Amino acid sequence: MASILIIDDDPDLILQQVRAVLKGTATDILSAETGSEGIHIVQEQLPSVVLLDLRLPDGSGLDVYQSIRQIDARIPVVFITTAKGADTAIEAMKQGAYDYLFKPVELRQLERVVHEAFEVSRRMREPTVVVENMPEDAMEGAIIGNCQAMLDVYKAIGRVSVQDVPVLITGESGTGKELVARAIYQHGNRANAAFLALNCAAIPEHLLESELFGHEKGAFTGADRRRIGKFEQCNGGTLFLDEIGDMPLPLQAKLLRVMQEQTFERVGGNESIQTDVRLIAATHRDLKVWSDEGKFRPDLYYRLGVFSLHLPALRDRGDDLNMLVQHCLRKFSQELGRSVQSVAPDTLSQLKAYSWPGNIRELQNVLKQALLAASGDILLPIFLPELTSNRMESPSPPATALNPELESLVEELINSKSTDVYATVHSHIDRFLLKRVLEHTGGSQHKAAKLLGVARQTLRTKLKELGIHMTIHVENEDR
Ligand SMILES: Nc1ncnc2c1ncn2[C@@H]1O[C@H](COP(=O)(O)OP(=O)(O)OP(=O)(O)O)[C@@H](O)[C@H]1O
Repeated sequence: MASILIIDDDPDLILQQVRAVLKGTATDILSAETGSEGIHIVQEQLPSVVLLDLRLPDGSGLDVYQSIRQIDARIPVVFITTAKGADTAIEAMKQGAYDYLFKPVELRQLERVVHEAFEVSRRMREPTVVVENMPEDAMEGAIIGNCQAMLDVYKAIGRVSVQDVPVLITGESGTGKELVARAIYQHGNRANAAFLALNCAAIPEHLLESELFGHEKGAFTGADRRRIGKFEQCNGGTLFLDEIGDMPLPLQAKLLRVMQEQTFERVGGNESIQTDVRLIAATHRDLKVWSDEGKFRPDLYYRLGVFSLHLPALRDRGDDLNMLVQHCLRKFSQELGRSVQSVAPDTLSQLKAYSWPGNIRELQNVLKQALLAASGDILLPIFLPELTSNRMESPSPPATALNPELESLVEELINSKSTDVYATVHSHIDRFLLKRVLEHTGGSQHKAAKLLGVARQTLRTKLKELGIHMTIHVENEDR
């Protein structure tokens, strides 16, 4: 079971907040009031995430952090500190800590950081397992499939994981690129160090630079303290850059330099920082075409593509579809408390006839919807949602992802008997919408507010509420 450890000499308030944030999830909440007690619990129970107060009665949180790293460098550690302790928390991030929060901890910030940290922890720990024949149980992290193209993928994973070279994973959206990136990480020489992921398409250019390389205090208006980027934080580990094809050209140049020289400067800084990060990149785009069209640097393409691995579309995987359907049904039946045991032949024929533009992610969504509609223990065709070809025409992954995602979120909340469905769903939509609009306006809050038809102050408040942490940079761009 996932677990979180809070190390704080006065844990009552933060414990209460963490309980609120994790309500309805199956998570063990542990606490320790001293550093040594905390280290002991880490040793015994290896929690998924640690929240660590910087000031502890028996020493500094930074020392405790170092001990945690020695036990397991993969545990995401979030520091909790006063504004005065910010410099130390930033120092800890240079050494690989996951994030920091200021006291008094704001609930929404805590929610965002804790959920992200659990996701980071899951990616590193949940083992990816290649499954060529149908397993008995619904395994998490299973890579299902035994068509020839997938057998070639498994061979490639085996060959490349221990070589410590960059890897480029290509394939349509939802074909399992992240799953394969995790498999490469877990079977590689850096499996005991961090694995961090960043989606280059989800973040506007100026924010992306800071996310990757960090920035110095005063680098721009609003940059009131130094920020440590992923390349520095992930030193010694593996960085997964998803949707690399969407990285803006100026940043591609900076990325190429890190790959060639393993050095970079934080935004607004002169200090040359050395880093040793293994890069795994993924894209659903054809980078060869993009580099011919001048949208992607050919030199970066060649550098990244030294070892590339292509994931076939689901429609090209033949009978793997049957196995995937069985696997998903078992998994979701358990999760959703359904008793569907088998699939009617007509249902399978309909699933086979469909072209699956959203690949395995789409298959998962369709089967979840079908299970929710199902009664009895056979999945009949009438339970399937409409499988129409216009699903194929959806242009960008985030837009197609929203509807099924939203539907399953609502279903999950209803099933978990949540008491704040309205607020949760609305903040989910707001987060998607604001990020998307800001991306469109290049980070300008002024233009975004205009487009959204809301006052700028309303937008600022909303961004703050949602803990969209790029706010500071966004404001800067907006002047
Ligand atoms: N071969 C497989 N067997 C079982 N599950 C799979 C397989 N491939 C992908 N999945 C599941 O499908 C979902 C989508 O996979 P993943 O996020 O890795 O795709 P992706 O190619 O990175 O998508 P995107 O390009 O949209 O980011 C995940 O839940 C993943 O676990």
